Amino acid sequence: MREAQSDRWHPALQDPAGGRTGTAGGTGKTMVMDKGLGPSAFSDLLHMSAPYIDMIKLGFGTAVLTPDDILLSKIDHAKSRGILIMTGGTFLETALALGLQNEFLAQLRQLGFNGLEISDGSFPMTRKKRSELILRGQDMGFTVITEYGKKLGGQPLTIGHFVETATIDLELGAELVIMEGRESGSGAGVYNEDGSLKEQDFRSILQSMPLPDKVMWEAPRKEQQVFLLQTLGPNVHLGNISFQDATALEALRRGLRGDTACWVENPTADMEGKLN
Ligand SMILES: O=C(O)[C@H](CS(=O)(=O)O)OP(=O)(O)O
Repeated sequence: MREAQSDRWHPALQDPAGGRTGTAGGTGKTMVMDKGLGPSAFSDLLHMSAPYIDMIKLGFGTAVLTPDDILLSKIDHAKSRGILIMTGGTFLETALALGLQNEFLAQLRQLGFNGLEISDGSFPMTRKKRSELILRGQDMGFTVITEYGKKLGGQPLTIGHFVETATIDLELGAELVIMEGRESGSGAGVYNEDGSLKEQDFRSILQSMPLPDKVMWEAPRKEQQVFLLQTLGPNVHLGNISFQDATALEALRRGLRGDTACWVENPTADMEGKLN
């Protein structure tokens, strides 16, 4: 359950739709992407928005370009607020391509990262390797998050393959499976080049996925966040949220913005409209 920000506010004003701070709510995870924030900006982000952030991804390989003292302080600060912090999946893929898997994982542990993202968006990975990494990551103490989807080339989404991959990942202990959406929110996963949703693919995933609550949708654009919230409810897991939008997204989740304010009177109105 999310922290109440202040007892000056009546609970119904903090969450007028009743889906976030009420007893049934608060499970939807938010993953924010940090592409190289300076220490003050990172500290500001957590000072302001930590209650609304579950995970921080230090995008792609930016961690290695961050001065050690700043990196260590980001990791410590995130963990002190109960936030999972991990590098971008591309960084792991690069390490694998260089034959540096052991060194990479050991370095993440030594630095104190508590999350590990396993993806194959840029380089192919066998099922065997993916499974081995999921188990190895957990053995090393990481919370493992996997990702599905290719980054370049506009490859069509194969629903059956996604469902099979996600199901095995989760059985092996992955906490969540992220649906690729890129930082741009276009030309990957369930998004067309213009950022609009491939609704048929999206519906097929919902119909075929045994554990849809274990999917995190990368949704950097506001229209994508609104669609997913209206369709799947305030507690859908959303990723690749820009650091500027962490609090704004929480307002959307709670029905404190025009796009979702309708939930206050009828929480399921738009859900039904979108899916039928
Ligand atoms: O951070 C990464 O490695 C990338 C970011 S993007 O897709 O290149 O914008 O995402 P990931 O989802 O972690 O593979």
